[in-house]
Amino acid sequence: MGKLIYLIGPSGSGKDSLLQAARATLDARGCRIVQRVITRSAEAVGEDAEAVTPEQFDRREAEGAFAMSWRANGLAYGIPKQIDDWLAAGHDVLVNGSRAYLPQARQRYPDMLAILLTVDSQVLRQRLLARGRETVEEIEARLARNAQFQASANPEGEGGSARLHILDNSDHFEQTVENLLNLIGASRACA
Ligand SMILES: Nc1ncnc2c1ncn2[C@@H]1O[C@H](COP(=O)(O)OP(=O)(O)O)[C@@H](O)[C@H]1O
Ligand SMILES: O=P(O)(O)OC[C@H]1O[C@H](OP(=O)(O)OP(=O)(O)O)[C@H](O)[C@@H]1O
Repeated sequence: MGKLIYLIGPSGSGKDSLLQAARATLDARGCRIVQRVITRSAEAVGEDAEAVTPEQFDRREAEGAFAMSWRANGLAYGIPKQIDDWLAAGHDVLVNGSRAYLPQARQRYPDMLAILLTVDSQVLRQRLLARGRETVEEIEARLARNAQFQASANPEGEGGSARLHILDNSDHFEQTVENLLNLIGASRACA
């Protein structure tokens, strides 16, 4: 069995950029990155996800097409079932996950490597504004969601944080890419 690597962090922390930057190296190591299914308009800048309507999403979910799925930020996100075939074939699989869904993900994939990408909150605001994908109201809602996560207890309970690897992306992007690859290498995933 391969290992699931579950990358989480606030919207705008750089998850998608990191996955894109690390993709070729990871691919060469046999580690797969799955394309998400999202009810976001196909024209939206950024992540290369499959865009579907809410009705299409619900139908696929009901048909069991997703290994994991959640709703946040007014959107629905699905991780295709294909990842289970990849894991069974021995590939490690990196997914762009959700903090709120972490307990369910951990339950389904107990051996997974969970990585939390963090960014200084002022920097996060600037990056979301610069990305320009959401309205100012939507950006404020994402920042409020992040503040809530920071204020609340660790979702995995006492001692849970020991199993969550922190990766900071407040500064140089290339350094974060290197740190991510080192973290994954150290866990012997994608070796
Ligand atoms: N280390 C960094 N320095 C400067 N800009 C960054 C850095 N990391 C990511 N960005 C930029 O921040 C924005 C948000 O990144 P993105 O990958 O879309 O985040 P997420 O997928 O977590 O929502 C993008 O415009 C991206 O180019
Ligand atoms: O529970 P949370 O950790 O807040 O995560 C909720 C969702 O938001 C993030 O998506 P993304 O970064 O693509 O957000 P965006 O849709 O605002 O870009 C993350 O990948 C989850 O799909």
